[in-house]
Amino acid sequence: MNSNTNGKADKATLRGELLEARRRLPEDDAQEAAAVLARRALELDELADAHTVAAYVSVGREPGTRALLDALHARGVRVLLPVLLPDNDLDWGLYTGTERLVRAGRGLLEPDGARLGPDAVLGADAVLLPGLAVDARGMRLGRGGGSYDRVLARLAHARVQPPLVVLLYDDEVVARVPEEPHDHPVHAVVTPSGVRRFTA
Ligand SMILES: Nc1nc2c(c(=O)[nH]1)N(C=O)[C@@H](CNc1ccc(C(=O)N[C@@H](CCC(=O)O)C(=O)O)cc1)CN2
Ligand SMILES: Nc1ncnc2c1ncn2[C@@H]1O[C@H](COP(=O)(O)OP(=O)(O)OP(=O)(O)O)[C@@H](O)[C@H]1O
Repeated sequence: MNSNTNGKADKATLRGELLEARRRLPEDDAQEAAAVLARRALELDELADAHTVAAYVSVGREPGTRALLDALHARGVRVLLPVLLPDNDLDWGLYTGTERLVRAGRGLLEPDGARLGPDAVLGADAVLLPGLAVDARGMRLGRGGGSYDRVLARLAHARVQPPLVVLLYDDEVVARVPEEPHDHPVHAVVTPSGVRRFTA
């Protein structure tokens, strides 16, 4: 079976390798990367005029978003955070400060306030998505829950096209990720060494 017909199994293998590499990353390196990522993300043209940004709270060794969330919130941006639903779809709540985040399942941190409904993401002027890798075409590998696949399908269905931006470590930008028919490309990736944009 070639890589085009076995996307699902190939994704699982690559995910395992990428998560293992993140687990090996020293805390200091992760903190340094998070500071640089926040600075680079805040300089993005895609975020410059955004009133509403959909983001997420990084956990474990994910490229850190906490400083970025605080900076966006301080700028007056309306920051939406995902709330994982039992079927792996995402609801949304507002980020109003780190003290209003509560522990949820799977090691996640979620906002404690009102739920805005899964369609709230349609109001985002930019979407920051978690990922484990992107490739040279902007195809993204996620954790495999399909949560963000559904978000991207929802955006496409509503014909809204906010910039889609992934934050990664440098070596997570790879030549090619396995793909399946439901996958949608993202527009840009931010890593500690720079920003890369993809053209369809
Ligand atoms: N920070 C963050 N929030 C997010 C996501 C994400 O990838 N990162 N999601 C993206 O879709 C959604 C949640 N989906 C998730 C799917 C799987 C696991 C997971 O496998 N967790 C591990 C433990 C965490 C770890 O240490 O890596 C587990 O349950 O074993 C977590 C979240 C919404 N919020
Ligand atoms: N629009 C959709 N609605 C419901 N399920 C979907 C949708 N798109 C994909 N899925 C399902 O989600 C599962 C995970 O897909 P995939 O492995 O591509 O996740 P991912 O993109 O790596 O992760 P994520 O989207 O959580 O970041 C697959 O079983 C897929 O069939």
